[in-house]
Amino acid sequence: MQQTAIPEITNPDNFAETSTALNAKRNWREVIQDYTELTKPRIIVLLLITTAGAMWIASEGAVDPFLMFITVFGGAIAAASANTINCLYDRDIDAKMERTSWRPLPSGRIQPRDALIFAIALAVISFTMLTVYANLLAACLAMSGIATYVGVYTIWLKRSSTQNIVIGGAAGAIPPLVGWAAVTGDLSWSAWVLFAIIFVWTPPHFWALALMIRDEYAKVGVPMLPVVKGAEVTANQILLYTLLMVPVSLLLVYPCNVMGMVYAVSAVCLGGAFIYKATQLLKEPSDRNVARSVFKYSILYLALLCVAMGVDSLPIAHISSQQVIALLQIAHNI
Ligand code: HEM
Ligand SMILES: CC(C)=CCC/C(C)=C/CC/C(C)=C/COP(=O)(O)OP(=O)(O)O
Repeated sequence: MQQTAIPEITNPDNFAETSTALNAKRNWREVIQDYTELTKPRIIVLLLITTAGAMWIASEGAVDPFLMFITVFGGAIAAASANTINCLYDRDIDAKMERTSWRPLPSGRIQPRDALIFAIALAVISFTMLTVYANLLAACLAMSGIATYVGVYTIWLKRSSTQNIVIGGAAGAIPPLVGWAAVTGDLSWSAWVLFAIIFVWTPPHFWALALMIRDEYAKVGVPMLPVVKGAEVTANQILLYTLLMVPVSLLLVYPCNVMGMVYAVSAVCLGGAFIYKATQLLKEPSDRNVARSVFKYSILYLALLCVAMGVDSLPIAHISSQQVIALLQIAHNI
């Protein structure tokens, strides 16, 4: 991305003048790029894969394409709103961390007031779209995602507790509930299992990243687990949550019985590789390269698990656990 040289900004609340002067020089493409960046688009992609995965399972592989489009798009807009408010609230610390200092708010390319209007507009559009074309439950769940991410994680826990991500992580687990509700109009046990998978996946995902950038978090006084308790405790916790994640992911096979053998084998293999990586990290908790590898794998894991859900939902690939048990009984009797 080509970046316009900007004057140094020391007070993140005094952006208006700088931002206006900058925007006068920026063309509309750069402005669109800045607003897109505010929404953390790369994270949204994986959130939407989990929404689509839930819709696929809820509809047993026969989802209405229009409903899929509306729900994924409405969910994306809700997540974009949540991420924008997070960027707005965190602009003071983002300005001080290398990784985040070039974001549109701390660098003064967007004014806080404009970001707030943008976030509110996104939330209103998302709620309206989901209510009109999906249902009220899906719309309310999307809004509860924004409220949890902003209220519980960003404002309440991020700067006050080492467990910020464990509790606040519930926000990131809401998108599959939105997808499920859009298809069925309610939330079954299977929907809550999808929620639980992402809930226990989030700490290993985020703490691996936090291990890589713990110095930055320490610099701005954010009490992430590796900053307060150290690398070894964090690596231990990552392994613990990863060990929990595998049986939780298998609840979709038994007792929920919505996934079959293709998914079961995939979940065991993908989870096994995750556990292996977490044990490698436990051997070298301070090695940032190992932490990076766990972080990257966490993203691949969740994406591939959703692909496995999609494949397993196809009638041609679905072999249920009951069918396997019946086959084993027949083989035993022969
Ligand atoms: C509240 C819980 C979560 C926290 C605190 C968290 C934190 C983070 C952070 C700090 C980054 C680095 C972002 C950057 O450098 O711009 C990141 C990256 C990422 N997160 Fe999470 N995350 C959470 C939940 C999730 C969830 C639920 C998903 C998807 C289901 C997700 C998907 C991703 C992806 C795909 C990336 C990589 C983005 C890239 O390519 O740079 N995260 N996460
Ligand atoms: C249904 C719905 C709308 C759900 C919302 C879910 C949502 C937006 C989750 C985002 C998770 C995330 C990117 C956390 C990073 O925050 P951070 O502040 O720790 O990251 P940073 O340090 O990069 O700013």
